[in-house]
Amino acid sequence: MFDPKKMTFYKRFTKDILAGSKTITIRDSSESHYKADTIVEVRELETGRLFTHIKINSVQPIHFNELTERHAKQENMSLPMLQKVIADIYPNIKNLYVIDFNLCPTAEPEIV
Ligand SMILES: CC(=O)Nc1ccn([C@@H]2O[C@H](CO)[C@@H](O)[C@H]2O)c(=O)n1
Repeated sequence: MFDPKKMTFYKRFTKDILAGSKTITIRDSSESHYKADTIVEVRELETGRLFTHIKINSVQPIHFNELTERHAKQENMSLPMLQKVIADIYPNIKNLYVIDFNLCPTAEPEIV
């Protein structure tokens, strides 16, 4: 079941997220129910490893055809690359959500 305090990413994005070069993610409606100003635990999908926390800044609906270079930049990719990644993960889904986040390292259990 969807848990608004948890999110997973494919392992191949871990490095960009921790470097702060990936600051949005684009999800379908089933994963759109995150709330601004909440802190979310972030794990790798393949390994289950908890690798950071993020703070949700905003969740905004977007149509696949409205994706721009600006979104791609926030994903640390080119626009054609982003379109391909999304088409692979969400084939035939056009109504999506941009989830904007900040790294929130102070929430790490090692530090707190
Ligand atoms: C693991 C899981 O449950 N789902 C997803 C869904 C999406 N994404 C990434 O968000 C961006 C836009 O979709 C791209 O960078 C995607 O690769 C992800 O890492 N994991």
